[in-house]
Amino acid sequence: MMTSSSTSRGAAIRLARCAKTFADGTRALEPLDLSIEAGETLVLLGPSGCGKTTTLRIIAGLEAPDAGGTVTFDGVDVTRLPIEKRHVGMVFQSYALFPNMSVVENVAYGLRVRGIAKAERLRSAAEVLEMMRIAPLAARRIDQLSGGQRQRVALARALAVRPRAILLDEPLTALDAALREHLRTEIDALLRSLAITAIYVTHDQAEALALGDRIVVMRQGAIAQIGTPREVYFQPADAFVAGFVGTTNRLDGSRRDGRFETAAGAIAHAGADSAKTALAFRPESARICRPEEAPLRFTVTQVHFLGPRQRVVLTAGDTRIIVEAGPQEPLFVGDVVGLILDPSCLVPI
Ligand SMILES: Nc1ncnc2c1ncn2[C@@H]1O[C@H](COP(=O)(O)OP(=O)(O)OP(=O)(O)O)[C@@H](O)[C@H]1O
Repeated sequence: MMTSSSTSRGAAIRLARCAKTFADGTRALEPLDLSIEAGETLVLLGPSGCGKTTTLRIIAGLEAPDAGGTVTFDGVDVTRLPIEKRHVGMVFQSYALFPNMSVVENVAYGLRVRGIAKAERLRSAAEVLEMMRIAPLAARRIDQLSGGQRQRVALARALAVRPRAILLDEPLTALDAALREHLRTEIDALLRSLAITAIYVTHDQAEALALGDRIVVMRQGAIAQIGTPREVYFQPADAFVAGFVGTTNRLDGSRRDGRFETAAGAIAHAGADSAKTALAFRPESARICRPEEAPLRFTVTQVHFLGPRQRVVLTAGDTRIIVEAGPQEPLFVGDVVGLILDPSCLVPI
């Protein structure tokens, strides 16, 4: 959900020509332009070292961009403002909570340093604890909490100061898979109900697809693609994005007489860029059928039963692809099957 700045208390954030070269000469970011709408959840996704955290730290005011780069909040230049003047909340993978303080003291801390009176701080902190559903833990010490509870406290602390944006750097990475998925759903609901501008760093593509209004896929300090989760998933800009987001199959071939010839057979593929010699597609864009029903033929080499569906590995010559099938479909290693591809989901790469 995106809301306009007039209805959201979140800031619209804009980075213009923000590059970053560290003192040791490491070039972490190429000059980068990025606009984040008020109330939007923008996810920065990419492999380790691609510049996600550096981008987040520039937005937070923990890092200055190289000369010439600017950061604006609602059109106001904040490039030279330190973090405490930007009114942003931050949540990290390591909780960075004060272990010797209680939950409520941790959450009220940011209000205390802002000089808010005690009664008011405690009232605001209680409200945020209620929202995060951890009010019963208010008096506990941090070392008496589970990982998931600590991360809720960290979120509550970041939100208590009513920030103009919340910046989250891999907040769920330290948690186990089930808890990660649960908290991801909660964070999604929370960010949407608050309509706060949120920038969320992750290298987990499932998290990015689930949380982002838009996803920025980064590679080596530059933006590889910006788009909605559906755009990035179904129309990846290049082979890097296709490979990084979701499972992608690659079908190599050559073009002759308007047809695309592969090791598995030839298909018609109109409108494709003739210079490209491979097609990418997602497992769910293909359907297994009887061999006589489709021009592409493969041999089943592995079948994984996953409960609601089967993951099936198919080969033809050197081509190896992964597709999905219903749980009841009788598929056995060694079977020869046909494959029907949804033409609208084929991406030339
Ligand atoms: N203070 C620093 N001095 C020198 N190089 C740095 C510094 N901080 C980060 N870098 C380098 O800048 C590049 C980008 O780092 P950054 O932390 O932004 O990547 P990232 O995408 O967040 O990675 P990860 O997912 O591993 O956290 C990396 O090559 C990193 O080693």
